[in-house]
Amino acid sequence: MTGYKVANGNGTAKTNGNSNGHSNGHCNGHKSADYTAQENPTGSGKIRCELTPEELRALRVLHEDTYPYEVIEEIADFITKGSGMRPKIGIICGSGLGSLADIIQDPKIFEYEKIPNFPVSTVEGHAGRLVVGTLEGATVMAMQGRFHFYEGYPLAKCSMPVRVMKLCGVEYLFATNAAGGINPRFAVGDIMLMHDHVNMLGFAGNSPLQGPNDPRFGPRFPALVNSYNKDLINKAIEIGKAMGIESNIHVGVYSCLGGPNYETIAELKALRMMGVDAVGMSTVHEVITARHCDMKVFAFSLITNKCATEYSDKKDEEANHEEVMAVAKNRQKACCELVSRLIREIHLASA
Ligand SMILES: O=P(O)(O)O[C@H]1O[C@H](CO)[C@@H](O)[C@H]1O
Ligand SMILES: Nc1nc2[nH]cnc2c(=O)[nH]1
Repeated sequence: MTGYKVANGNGTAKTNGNSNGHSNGHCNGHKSADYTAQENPTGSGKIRCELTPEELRALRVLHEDTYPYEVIEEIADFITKGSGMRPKIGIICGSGLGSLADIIQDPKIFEYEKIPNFPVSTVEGHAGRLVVGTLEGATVMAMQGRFHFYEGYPLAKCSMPVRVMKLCGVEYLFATNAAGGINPRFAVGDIMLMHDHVNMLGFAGNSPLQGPNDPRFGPRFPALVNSYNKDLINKAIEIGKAMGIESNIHVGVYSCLGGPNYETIAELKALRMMGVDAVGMSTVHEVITARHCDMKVFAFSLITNKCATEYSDKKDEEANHEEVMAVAKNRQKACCELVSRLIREIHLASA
């Protein structure tokens, strides 16, 4: 397998190794049998693992913005029973990239508002539906619409669907986003394969894993080195070459800020000094949640605008969501092809 080149500030490139994302070995997937059970409060000395409906209701009230395992399990059951499928690959469509879900064959569609306990999408370019079906022979589920911190949702709620995916049977998360390019070598319309991130919300003391840890999902203190699967990055680079778009493909570092405002010049300068190549308002908390429950992660940013890192009076250097959406629309064909081909490779390798 070939190593890949990582974008860095001075235009030189560093070649990386080839190992797989590691397994944290803590999450046992669907309905773990060895979850730390509770003492039965009746004092009978027996151990029980199931919550009663009353306890579940009480938990929901107590954690109205968090999701106990049993609630996630209910949502996952609703989707697997409703679709008759246990998808292996989960896709999160970025702003304007909803067409990634439109190419799914024999789709079963679940509007978010009809899924019990699911939030609703409030952002233009995020339709608000879950699409389950097949793509290149693989069973997949795609979120046509993600949840953002700036919509008012806590991070645990933003990334709750990743846990739903896990309990539906998903092993691979494909997270996509629209992002501003800070690396001066990036052009609008380029694709940056994420090989790492800088979690600005984490710097500010916010995490999707805050609060009590349920070991059925993963460990209290998950490691995040090797979060972005190197095999999948290398495969995507090869696919980019086969598609003839290698000069538009980069590997780099994404940073998530809270939004909804775009960044100031001083912030962009600071991010660049920190080694950030592209900036957005999503993905990182989804990746953290996915790695916590031991999913393999592939993520990319479509560069929808160039971020100014110098002061200028030019109005056209200001980011805006219309431009973000327009660029995403223009580049959706290439993004769909990249995703389809990569899914095909995963499917063929596991067949
Ligand atoms: O990250 P996605 O959802 O692709 O969207 C990006 O584009 C929107 C801003 O234009 C923000 O929501 C930002 O996060
Ligand atoms: N934060 C942020 N999010 C984006 N999403 C698309 N473009 C941008 C950008 O320039 N900044």
